Amino acid sequence: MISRLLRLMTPTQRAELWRAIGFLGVAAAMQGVSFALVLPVLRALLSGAPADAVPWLGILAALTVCYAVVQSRGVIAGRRAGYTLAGVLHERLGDHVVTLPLGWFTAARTGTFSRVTTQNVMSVMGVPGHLLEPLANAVVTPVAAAITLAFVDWRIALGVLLTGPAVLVTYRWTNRLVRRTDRAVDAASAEAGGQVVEFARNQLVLRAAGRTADGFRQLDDALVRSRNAARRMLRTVLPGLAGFVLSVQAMFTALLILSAILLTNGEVDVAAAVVALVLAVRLTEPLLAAAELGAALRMASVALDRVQEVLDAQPLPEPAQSSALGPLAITFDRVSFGYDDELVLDDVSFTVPHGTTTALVGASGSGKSTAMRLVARFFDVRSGAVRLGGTDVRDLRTPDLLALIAPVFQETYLFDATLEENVRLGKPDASLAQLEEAARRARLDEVVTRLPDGWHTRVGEGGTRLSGGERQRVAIARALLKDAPIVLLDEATAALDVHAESAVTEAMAELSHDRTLLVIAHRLGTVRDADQIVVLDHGRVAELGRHEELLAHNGLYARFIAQREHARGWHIATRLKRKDEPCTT
Ligand SMILES: Nc1ncnc2c1ncn2[C@@H]1O[C@H](COP(=O)(O)OP(=O)(O)OP(=O)(O)O)[C@@H](O)[C@H]1O
Repeated sequence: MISRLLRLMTPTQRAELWRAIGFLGVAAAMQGVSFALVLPVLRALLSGAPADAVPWLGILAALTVCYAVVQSRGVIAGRRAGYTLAGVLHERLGDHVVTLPLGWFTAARTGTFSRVTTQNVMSVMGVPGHLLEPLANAVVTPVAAAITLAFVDWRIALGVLLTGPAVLVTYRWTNRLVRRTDRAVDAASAEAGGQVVEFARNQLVLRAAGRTADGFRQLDDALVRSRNAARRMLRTVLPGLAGFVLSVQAMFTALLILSAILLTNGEVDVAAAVVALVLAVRLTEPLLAAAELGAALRMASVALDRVQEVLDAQPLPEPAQSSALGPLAITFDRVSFGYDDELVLDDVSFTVPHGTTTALVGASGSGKSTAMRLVARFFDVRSGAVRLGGTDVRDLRTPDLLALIAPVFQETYLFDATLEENVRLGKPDASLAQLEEAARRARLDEVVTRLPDGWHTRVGEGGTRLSGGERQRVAIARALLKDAPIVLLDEATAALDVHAESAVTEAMAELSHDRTLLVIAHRLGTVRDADQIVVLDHGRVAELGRHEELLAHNGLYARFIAQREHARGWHIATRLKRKDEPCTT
C-alpha cells in the first residue's frame, strides 16, 4: 500500500512521507526500549537500594521526553503527508480527466468520479494521516519489545519467536479472506448508492407511475444485494478474526506460563518476570489493534484502486501540433461507429459546406446525437473520418478543435453563478458591449431586463431559476459570444410557449449567419430553411437533399413530414436517457 502511494508522489512528496515513516518508526522503537529500562529500576527497588534506581529513572525520563518529541513530529509529518497526498491525487485526477475524451463523461461515470474525488481520496489520505502511527506501533513496538525481551531472558524471547509466526500466519489468512469479500461488498454498496441517487433524481417519473420506494425493484434488489454481500463478508471473516484474537491471546498465555515456571524454578528474579509480563502485554496490545487497522488499510487499498481506475482511463491520442485547416466545412467520410459491438453509424457520408446549415433528421435512436458527438470528438470513429476544413478531427489538438466549435445542446447546463458569468463562459474576456450585443442577438436582453438584479442575478444550480426557453437563449448567447465558426445545435424538443419559441427561433437564425451549422432539427421551420437535410435511418444516410426535393422524392422524409403535420410533433422520444450516455451539456 505504502509503495503504491509512493509511486504516485513526486520525490519531494516522497521525502515527506519517508520522514513521517522514519519518525514514527523511531518513536515506536523507543517505546519498546523504554519498557526494558523498567528492569534495572525494578531490580534496584527490590534489592533494597532505591538510590541505584535514580540514574535509570533519569534515562527513562530522557527517553520518554525524546519519544514525545519524535512521536509528535512523526504525527505532524504524517498529517502533512496526508494533505499532500490528497492534493497530489486531486491534481493528478484533475489533470487526467481533462485529457479524457468527452465521451468518457457519462452520467454514471461523473457520479462515480465525484465519489472518487471525495470519499476515496479521503480514505487514501487517511493512510499517512491517521493509520501510519498505529501501524508503526503495531509493527515496530512488538519487534522492539521482543528484541528487548532477549536481553531480559533469552528463553522468554525464544517463546515469542516460536509463537510469533502462528500469529502472523492467522493474520495473513484473515487478510486474504477479507480481501476476497471486500471488493464484492464495495461493488454492491456502490451499486446500491447509485440506485438511491437514481431513485431520488427520478422521483417525478416514479411517482407519476405510482412507484414508491417499495415499488422500485432495482433499488430494493440493489439494497438486498448490498446487505447479502456484507453478511457474506461477516460469515467469511469471523472465523479468521476469532482465530487471530485467539492466537494472540494464546501467545500471551504461553509467555505468562513460561515466566511463572522460570520464576518458580528460581531461574529469573521477580523483576525480570514482571518486565517480561509488561513486555508481553505491550506485544499483544498493538497486535490486536492491527486487526482493526487491517480493515482500514484494506478500505484504503480499495479506494486507491478506484482512484487508479480513473487514472488508467486512456485519453484519445493527440497530435503534437494541429494540422492546417481549409474553409470550415464538416465532412463525414464513410464514418462507421458503435458504442459496443453494434454499429450506430454505418458508412455515413455527407458534407456540411462552409457557412451553410445542414439539418439532421431521423427517428429516435437513428444516430443523430452520435453523429454530432463525433464532430466534437467525444469518441473516435471505428472507420472512415470526420473532417473539419479538410482535416481529420484526430489531427487536431483538443483545445484547437473545441475552439472551432460552439455547442448548443438541449437542456443547457448553467452553473450556479450570475447570468453574466454563465454567458461569459463563451468568451471570458469579452467586453460589456460584446456581452450585450450577444444577449440582444440571442433575445436574452428581455430576460436580463426582467430579472431582479439583471446581469448579476444568480441563476441557481443548473439554471433552475430560468425557464427552458431562457436557458436555451443563454446557450445561444454563449455561442454567439464565442463566435466559433462551427455550431452544433440540438434543437429543444420541449414545448415552448409561443413567445419563447419565436424568441428561440430568431436567436437561432442569428447563430446560423456566416457559420457552418449542423443542427438536429425538431421544428419544421428549421428543416424547411436548411440548405441541406440528411435523413438518418438506423445509422445510415437514407436521404439527402433540400426540403422540396425530399418531399418530391416521397420517401422517408415525406412520411416524417406527413406524420409531423398529423401529430404536430416531430417525434416522441420513446427512450429515457441511458445512464452510460455522455453528458452533452
Ligand atoms: N453512450 C452510449 N452507450 C451505448 N449506446 C449508446 C450511447 N449513446 C447512445 N447509444 C445508442 O446509440 C443509438 C443512437 O443513439 P443517438 O442518441 O445517437 O440517437 P438519436 O437519433 O440522437 O436519438 P434521439 O433523437 O432520441 O436523441 C441508440 O440505440 C442509443 O441507445
